[in-house]
Amino acid sequence: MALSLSVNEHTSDIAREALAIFDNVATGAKAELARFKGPSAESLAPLNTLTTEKAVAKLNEIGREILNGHQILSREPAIARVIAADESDNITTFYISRFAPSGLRDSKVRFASYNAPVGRLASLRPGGYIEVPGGSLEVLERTVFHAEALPVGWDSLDTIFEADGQKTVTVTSLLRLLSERDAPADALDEIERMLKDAEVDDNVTIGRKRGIIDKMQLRDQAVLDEYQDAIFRLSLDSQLLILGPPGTGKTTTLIRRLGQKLDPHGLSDDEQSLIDVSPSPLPHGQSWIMFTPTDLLGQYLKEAFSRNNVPAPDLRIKTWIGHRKELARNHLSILRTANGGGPFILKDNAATITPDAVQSPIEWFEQFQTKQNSDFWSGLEGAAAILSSATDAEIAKLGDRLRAAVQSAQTTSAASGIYALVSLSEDVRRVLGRVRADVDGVLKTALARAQAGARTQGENFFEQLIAFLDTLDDQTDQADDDLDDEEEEEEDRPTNKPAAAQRAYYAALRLQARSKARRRSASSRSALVLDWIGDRGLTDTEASGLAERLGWQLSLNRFSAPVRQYLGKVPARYRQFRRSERGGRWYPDGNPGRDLHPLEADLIILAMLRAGNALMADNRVRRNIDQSAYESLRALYDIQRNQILVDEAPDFSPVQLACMRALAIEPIGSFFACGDFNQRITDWGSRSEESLQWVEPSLQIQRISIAYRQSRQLNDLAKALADPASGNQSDADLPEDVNNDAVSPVMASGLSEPEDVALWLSQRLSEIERSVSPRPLPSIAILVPEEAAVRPITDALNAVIEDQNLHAVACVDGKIIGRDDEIRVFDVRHIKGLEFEAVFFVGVDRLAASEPSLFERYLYVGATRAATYLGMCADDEIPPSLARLSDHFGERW
Ligand SMILES: Nc1ncnc2c1ncn2[C@@H]1O[C@H](COP(=O)(O)OP(=O)(O)OP(=O)(O)O)[C@@H](O)[C@H]1O
Repeated sequence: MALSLSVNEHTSDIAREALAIFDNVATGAKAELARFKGPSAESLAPLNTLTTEKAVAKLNEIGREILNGHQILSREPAIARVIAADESDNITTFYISRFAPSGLRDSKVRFASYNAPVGRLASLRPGGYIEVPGGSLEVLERTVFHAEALPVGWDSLDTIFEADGQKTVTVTSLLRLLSERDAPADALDEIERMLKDAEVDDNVTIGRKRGIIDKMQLRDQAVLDEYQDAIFRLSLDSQLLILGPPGTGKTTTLIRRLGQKLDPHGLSDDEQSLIDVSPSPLPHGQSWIMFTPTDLLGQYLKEAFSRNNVPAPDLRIKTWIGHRKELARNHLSILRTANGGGPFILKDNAATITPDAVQSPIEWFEQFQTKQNSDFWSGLEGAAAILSSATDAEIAKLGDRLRAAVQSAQTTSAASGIYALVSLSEDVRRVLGRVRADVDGVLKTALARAQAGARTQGENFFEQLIAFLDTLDDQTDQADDDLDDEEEEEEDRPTNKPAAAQRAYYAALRLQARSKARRRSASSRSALVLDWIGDRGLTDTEASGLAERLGWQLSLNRFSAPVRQYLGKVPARYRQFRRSERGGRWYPDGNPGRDLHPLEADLIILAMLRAGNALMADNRVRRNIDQSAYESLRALYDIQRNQILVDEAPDFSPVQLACMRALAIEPIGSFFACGDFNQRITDWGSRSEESLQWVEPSLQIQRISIAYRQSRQLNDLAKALADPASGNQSDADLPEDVNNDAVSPVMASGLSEPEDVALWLSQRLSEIERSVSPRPLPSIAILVPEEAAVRPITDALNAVIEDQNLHAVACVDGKIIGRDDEIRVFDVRHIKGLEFEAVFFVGVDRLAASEPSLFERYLYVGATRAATYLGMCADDEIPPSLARLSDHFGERW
């Protein structure tokens, strides 16, 4: 299309200026890199050690940041050029880069980092404006670059030029534009001139071009649109949820935000002060976690992270499955370990909960939370009452003080109750020491007596006990759900046999002493040991004397470490809750033993994190946090982070999201989630905005709706698939100025054998190859309805496409990424969040049969992974939910 001479000349002027500036900036950055040694830690010598550690970490971070920044600039000197006018019509030309260039002098232009507030100019179209100190700046003209260093010099590919009142123009190559322009006209004969003109027209097109996806990684967007831009810049301490249809750049915005919030140039003074007071032991650059539903998505995003100067992202991109286990096992003592750990064994398929628990996690959690909280305080009240009425005067007096503290918690807050109890806990431990010594004396005497008695018969009681304990296999322990966890001593489980035997003997005698007061299960381990001990235990007098002391000891135990009891005993209180609700709404009838379903682990983790955060919210607790009494609370800082980000949020249950929210360290509380309810593909996932408001009442919901991924034809199909009948409408709009027209999706049925599917696929692949020629085949995914189909389809396809010199790779368990020139075959369950130029969905009817409740969502997610080419085929008949949309489909390309 012929362009007006003036536009062409103006773009040439910009091209000349821009390529010269690229060269300047890159040369400057390279010089800085050669010179750069990093800030010196020696200058910090006079500071005390603790501050120094953080300060050195911060300096290292800044050093690394600067270093990376210069590396980025040497590869990509600028991302946009903006001409802006202030209120007095003074015009400034800005060159905006991903990182602020330093030490450059150019009187005609100003340099800025995109992450800085003025960088926002790059996201605005002509006519848009930003507020700056002392007024505002209005964008008159904008050029967006994709800089590339070629052997002959700098170029920018697919440069987009926009000016007020003019059509958007895309220039394929600025370098070519200049060489064409700069050729002396009289040196060309007429035919050459015509060829040149045609080339110019080829190089410069009206509107924006749709790119082609040729790699399996999130495409880089140096400059976001104004809506995305406004969202990613929102203050670090916000709690945000971005909702938007597929391909609207939610993940892109999330990554950009992280890049900005880790860049010291991008942070405001307020944000920096929050970071400075953050209790996170990690430097800010490492103090973040991003949750994704699959490992594959994490891999897919890696390159986009490093382009945004976010280093080592794979260490911090986590799935909840992996992170949950780490928290439950290594940090919160919910799960068993070789050294004891918590009471539970996590099993993916544990049959311990009802479908109702999966469907209504919020109610389930709330009920548990209320119960465990009231159990905790009523347990303390009961214990204080026992102590108050003790015959021992010192204990009774202490009991009265404890009782008052417990009662005060009811009228104020849990945190102030715990604080009051902590201040009494030293007295408690002293008295407890005395009582425990008395108790141990009685137990030791009994053991010595039993041993001596056996000796007189020529036997060794203790050895016999050890041998007997060996006969009690793990089963006894596993089925020991009636064991009163509250009574377990606070010590570690012994690992050697004699110590374990002594512990078992003492536990049995305690049971003997207390069995008059409380009924016990005959099947508990201690009961079995007690049966075996027979008359080699306590005398009746000893037993009744011990019963009272044991009562005091147990009660004092509850007060000896209030914080640990409050936080660390949540798993035990969960067990009690589960026991009391057996056969009810949440739990099937029957003894679950120690098995724990993953969603139960979420419940416990959330209760623990929320309890910890509630304590931490109290000023007095925070001021005294270094006291040993708060050790288990301080441990929370090791698992919390300055920033928590969540991609594909609706795939996580509200309880899981609430756990993630609770991992965002205060006072920052930075939580940034994104997703699309229509794309939820888990049974337990979050279904509504209300459930996310429950996760965080001050959650701000932001919406974006410009769908960048898909062609018009595929966007129309996606809208129809979003199923307006269910109220889940998709409100995606296509970007302006872009030629979004492409080809209709294709559909075929009756392809039941892998060989038939392979033949059909190979024909479609040839069509794609022809239409993108001379470019190589773009990125292509083949989605199958189950893992077992991955290899057969891959093998059948390879047998056919070998002749086309193409190759397919089986991405088993969604783990293999493959090479860029390979066609990837995945189970549809693994492709959340990815995008490809072409997607084939094989065996759609088989998926409809195997996943009736989630089929339409898989269809929606699968179909919206394709940017341009989408093919669907069925073994037999196209399922009705898809067949109703047959108008959208063709047969071939
Ligand atoms: N402002 C933009 N201009 C042009 N392209 C963009 C823009 N923002 C995002 N994109 C492109 O749109 C595509 C989709 O982006 P992204 O994966 O972030 O979307 P999403 O909303 O997370 O999608 P989904 O919900 O399907 O996972 C990517 O190729 C990305 O590069």
